Parts: sequence; C-alpha cells; structure tokens
Amino acid sequence: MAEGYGSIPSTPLLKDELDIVIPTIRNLDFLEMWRPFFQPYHLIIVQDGDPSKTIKVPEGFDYELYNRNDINRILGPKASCISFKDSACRCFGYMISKKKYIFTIDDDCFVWVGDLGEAGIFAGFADLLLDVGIYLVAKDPSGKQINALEQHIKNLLAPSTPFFFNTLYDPFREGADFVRGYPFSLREGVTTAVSHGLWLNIPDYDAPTQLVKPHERNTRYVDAVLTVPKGTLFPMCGMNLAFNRELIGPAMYFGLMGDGQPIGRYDDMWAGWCTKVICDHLGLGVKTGLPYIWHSKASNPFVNLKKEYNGIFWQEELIPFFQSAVLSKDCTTVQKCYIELSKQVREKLGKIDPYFNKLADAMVTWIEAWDELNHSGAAAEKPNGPAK
Ligand SMILES: O=c1ccn([C@@H]2O[C@H](COP(=O)(O)OP(=O)(O)O[C@H]3O[C@@H](CO)[C@H](O)[C@H]3O)[C@@H](O)[C@H]2O)c(=O)[nH]1
Ligand SMILES: [Mn+2]
Repeated sequence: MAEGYGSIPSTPLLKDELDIVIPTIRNLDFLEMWRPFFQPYHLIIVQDGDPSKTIKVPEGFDYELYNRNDINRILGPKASCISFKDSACRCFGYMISKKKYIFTIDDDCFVWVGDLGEAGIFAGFADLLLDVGIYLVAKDPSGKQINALEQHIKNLLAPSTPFFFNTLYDPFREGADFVRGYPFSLREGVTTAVSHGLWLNIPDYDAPTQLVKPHERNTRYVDAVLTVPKGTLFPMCGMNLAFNRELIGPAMYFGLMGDGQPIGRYDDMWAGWCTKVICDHLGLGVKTGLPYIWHSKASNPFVNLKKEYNGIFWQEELIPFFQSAVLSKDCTTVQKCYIELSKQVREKLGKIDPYFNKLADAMVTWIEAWDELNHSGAAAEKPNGPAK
C-alpha cells in the first residue's frame, strides 16, 4: 500500500473540465503513485499495438479506453491519420475528449519525490521503492509539497508574456512580478494555451545524445516557469504536457509516425512546431518549466536511432520552414491556420521526401476528423472501460 503523497487540493482544480490522456502498451500500475492526484479526473487511455491485448487499469479510476479497433470503428477511413505502434496515437485522446483542458503523461513517468542531493543514489532507490509500492511525499528541493497536475493548471490559468521577456521569470507567480522597465502596456499578458512540463532522472534526449551519455541523469530541478517568446520555436515533448483543448486542440496533431512511416519520435516535436507557429499567429502563450515528473525508463537508444535518423537531418530543413512560416490574416481559427500550414507543408516540404505529402494529407484528415467529432456533436461510441 502506498503511503504519503504531495499536497492534494480539497477540491481538485478543473475536476470536470480536464481529461488525462495516456498512450500505452503496458499495464497502468504507474497510476497507483498518481492516485491521489489523478483519481478525481477522467482518464482517456489510448491503447497502442495489439488491440486483443488486455491493459490492466487499477481499480477506482474513471476512464475510457480506446484500442485500434475502437479508433478504426469511430473514425472509419479517417483513422489513417492516427499513428499505430507509436506514442503519437495519444492525439486520438485529444480528439475524442469533450473537455476544455488536456493533460497527457507517459506511463513511465512518476510523481517526483525526495532530495536531489542523493539523486544519483536516489534514482535506483526510487525505482526500488516504486517496485515495492512505497512512495515518499512529493516535495521540491525547498521541501514544499508539489502536485504536478495542479502546477500545469496554474500555468494554463495564468497569462503568458510572449512579447517581452520578464527577467524574473513568471510575473504572475506568488512572490514575483514584472521587473523595472517592463512596459505596462504589455503587463496584461495573453491567454496561455500550452504548459510544457519537464522531467528528472531520464531526460528526453535524442538517440545520438543518449548513446554518448548513457548514464547521464537530469538532477537539476529549476524552480521556474518561462513563456517561450513569440517567434521562437521549442522542442515540445509529449511526456508531461498540458494544454487548453478549446484554444489549441486542433493544432495538437501528433504527426504520422510508427508503423509504415519513415520516422518516429518526432510526433510531439511536429505538434509543438505547428502549435507554436499558430499560437504566435493567434496571440496565445506557451509556457515551459515546472512541473517536473520523474521519468523512470530509458528507451533503447539503438531502436530510437532507427526511428529518429530521418528526423535528425530533415529537422535542419523543417526548423527554417516553421521559422519562416507566415499565416494569412484570414486564418482566424486554429483549423484554418492548420489547413493553411498543411498546404505550405505540401508545397515546401514535399520536395524533401514524399512522406511530407502524406503528412500534409494526414493533417487535413485530422482536421476533418476533429470537426466531425467535435462540431456535429456526434456522441462517440463508448468503447471498453466503465462509462463516464
Ligand atoms: O509503440 C509505442 C511505444 C510507446 N507507447 C507509449 O508511449 C509512451 C512513451 O513511451 P516510452 O516511455 O517507452 O518512450 P520514450 O522514449 O521514453 O518516450 C519519449 O519519446 C516520445 C515518443 O514520441 C515520448 O513522448 C517521450 O516521452 C508510453 O506511455 C508508452 O506506453 C505507445 O503508445 N506505443
Ligand atoms: Mn519514457
């Protein structure tokens, strides 16, 4: 039986306005550690791989589970835009959700606990503790109890400051403010669309970095939340991510990866680049920093290298593409922005590799499927797992 946990608000914030989306190929025992934080919320589990495999979900969670058969049944031919055998499948959860906010987390991510001082020893110790079901209280280095989901919600509910950098970081945080010289005309900030959390222990490194630094662990807890400035792209990781689905959901398409595709592990990156260009265009904010989660499993760097190798050289052309992407003033909705981007992908990236023509098509299919599920009010059939 697990003991001791982080601070759990008496009434969980956004309890009925937020879904937790988990892509998985494993049993979901990791939820035991998150139980005090996640139990009040509705989970959307996207089961990847063999749909005949049964995924065990711990008792007491309110969830719906979709496997590949469900995705094919609900989307029909449009299911072709949802990746198979890659964590990119998680974006189906964003589409099928009916809530205003989404938090997505990988199933090898845990509540961060303990003192950074012994992080090295701690890494093994924590895994041992997790294995025997003993969890320590989640605390930051100052000893303050932490709740990762609550931090994401605070990030999303407070404005962002993309137009002018505040050197004291998040000015809306308790105990901080705008510094001298910060224009008052900009102090209202803009609505926040994305909250990008980070990871202790196994960092989200690409395969080459993982190969040369197999034992490197992230032990640095930086107590800050930053707005990613307008005009600046960033590498969005899907491991510990929250966003306002009503504001930016249609842009959160985790691009075609995995089975049958020449690239993998760039799904979240693709979504992040498209999302940031659209947020900049629509005047929305993107934050990165707190909360941290404890990332416990390093995936195989050789397998990752095979998945990433095209992405590693394609991204040298993708980044200039997104940096110079301009959306017309007629692009007043996320869907219009996204369709406009898909046209530019076909026109400018199709010559790199035919994959980008396929991806441009999948971007359009994604928007069509999104609008079908979310505008017609079509009640999605309930798949496995207890009803809401
Ligand atoms: O084929 C698959 C593989 C995995 N999953 C689920 O996706 C997440 C992440 O899987 P895992 O932790 O094994 O992989 P990482 O290398 O640590 O993930 C990083 O790469 C990104 C992949 O795009 C990911 O966002 C990063 O965290 C787990 O929940 C697996 O169960 C899957 O659904 N299908
Ligand atoms: Mn992982």
